[in-house]
Amino acid sequence: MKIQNLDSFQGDRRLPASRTGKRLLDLVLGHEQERPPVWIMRQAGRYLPEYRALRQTAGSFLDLCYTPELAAEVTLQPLRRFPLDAAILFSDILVVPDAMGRTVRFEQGEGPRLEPIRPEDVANLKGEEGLAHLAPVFETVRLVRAGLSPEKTLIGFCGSPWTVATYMIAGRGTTDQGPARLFALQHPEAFAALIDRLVDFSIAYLVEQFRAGCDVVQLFESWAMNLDEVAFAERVIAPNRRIVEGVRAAIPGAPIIGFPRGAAGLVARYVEETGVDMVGLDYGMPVDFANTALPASVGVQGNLDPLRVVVGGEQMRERARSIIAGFSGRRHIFNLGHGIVPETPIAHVEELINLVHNG
Ligand SMILES: Cc1c2[nH]c(c1CCC(=O)O)Cc1[nH]c(c(CCC(=O)O)c1C)Cc1[nH]c(c(CCC(=O)O)c1C)Cc1[nH]c(c(C)c1CCC(=O)O)C2
Repeated sequence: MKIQNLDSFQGDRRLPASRTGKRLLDLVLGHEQERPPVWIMRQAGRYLPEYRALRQTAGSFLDLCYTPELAAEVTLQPLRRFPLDAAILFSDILVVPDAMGRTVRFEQGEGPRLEPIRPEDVANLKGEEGLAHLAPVFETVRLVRAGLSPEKTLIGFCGSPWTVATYMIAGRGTTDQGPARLFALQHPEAFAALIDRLVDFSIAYLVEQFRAGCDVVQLFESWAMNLDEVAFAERVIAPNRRIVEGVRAAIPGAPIIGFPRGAAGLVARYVEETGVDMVGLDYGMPVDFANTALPASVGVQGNLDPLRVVVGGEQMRERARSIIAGFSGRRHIFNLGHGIVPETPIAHVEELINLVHNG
């Protein structure tokens, strides 16, 4: 299969690949830009009336994810409204456990519900043969690529193994990831096997996303907090590093953004030991701390509090400007520090993106 868009990527990270003309991708590859590229975490979704309208007609949330024409349309919706530099594939991190044979449902207004995995279930998870279930996702990538202007970057993604495991083990989102933290300590062998399965599946999944036409992928480690440093090294750093290495073994120099939400004082170790090209920062990460902890060569993405965009006005503009000024000495993709929320007024998003473009 032909690998699209990757002709100019180089395995040697010390030499930036030649420019591609895509502002966000070029920044990830090491080429400075005159303004930060911008996208909005969870930019396709319920704050957009056109998403809510389409969602009504599409059946379940997973049906929407697995219907390429509709998923491609939803991916492109935010780019029709706003001058964003990137589209992010419309899908979900929980399509992976679905493809591995677990039961996954999304209850309206309640979030995801899975059948909690038991230690004895791990051996029955589907491996790469489960990837066929995600063929509609790769078709979505091809459709989006075809409908996207050449200067826009297409971002693919997966959930990082620990984060996906927290949902598989608890069967839902949790505030402190208690069930998964207990499982890891009480059933270390089954837990290690679960992480291994997720690492292998995620590598194959991301490689296929690149082959279908994604330019960059993001690893969502949304639950990197609440771990001691030993658990963080084992459950966050090691699996993310294996994914980075595994994807780059298939696609030399593949551009990867890591988002270890809540990594706090461990963020520099995360970047150094995983080998990601850029790191997403949550809104709790102080700009000055990041600048001190991370070498100037490390690019960052973030990190406005999404609720500042709900309220808008001067407090939003002031904070956005200070983030942009604070990260002006390094590569910076402007983004929120977590996902945009459904209550966000469209006009505030417009104003925010305009500010990133024009100061
Ligand atoms: C933890 C996580 C999930 N999914 C995701 C994460 C990591 C990012 C983060 O930390 O927020 C990632 C995700 N989920 C979705 C995308 C699509 C692309 C985009 O960012 O626009 C992406 C990148 C669509 C979605 N995923 C979901 C929706 C809403 C479903 C609906 O329309 O009914 C969307 C648009 C559902 C979902 N999916 C998940 C939860 C907890 C929920 C329910 C809460 C919520 O609604 O935000 C799991």
